Amino acid sequence: MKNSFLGKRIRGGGYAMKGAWLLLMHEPSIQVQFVISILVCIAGLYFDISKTEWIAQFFAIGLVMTAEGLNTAVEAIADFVHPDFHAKIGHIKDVAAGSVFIAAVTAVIIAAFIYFPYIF
Ligand SMILES: Nc1ncnc2c1ncn2[C@@H]1O[C@H](COP(=O)(O)OP(=O)(O)OP(=O)(O)O)[C@@H](O)[C@H]1O
Repeated sequence: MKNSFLGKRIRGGGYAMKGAWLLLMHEPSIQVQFVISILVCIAGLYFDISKTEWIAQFFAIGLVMTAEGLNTAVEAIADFVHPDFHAKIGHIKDVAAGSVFIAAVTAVIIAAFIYFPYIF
């Protein structure tokens, strides 16, 4: 079982869950996004948003937290392979951070589409 196809998939899932837990426990940016996600979910309950709006909202939350998690991994790799200052490392980190920015702007646009009609 341990080295079977299923055993490896289950073990991989365990490592992935451990990674998500590590992000939540140790990454300030993920923690901030997690708190914002909870607040937005409270807003969703308060305004009683539709099923489609919940789907869009969870997609936006997942998108931002996924991008942030991958950005964290890229930063960790960059710091590991080249701890000193280097223009290339700066470029790599900037590009990775750029993906988080794109995800965050997308999430804000989705939130505006959902909540503007309820608020205004
Ligand atoms: N080794 C480096 N060489 C060149 N530029 C770097 C280097 N490390 C960081 N930078 C520059 O500083 C910016 C911030 O990098 P940093 O690793 O501090 O990320 P951060 O967004 O502050 O992440 P965190 O707060 O999670 O540590 C990078 O986007 C890059 O422009």
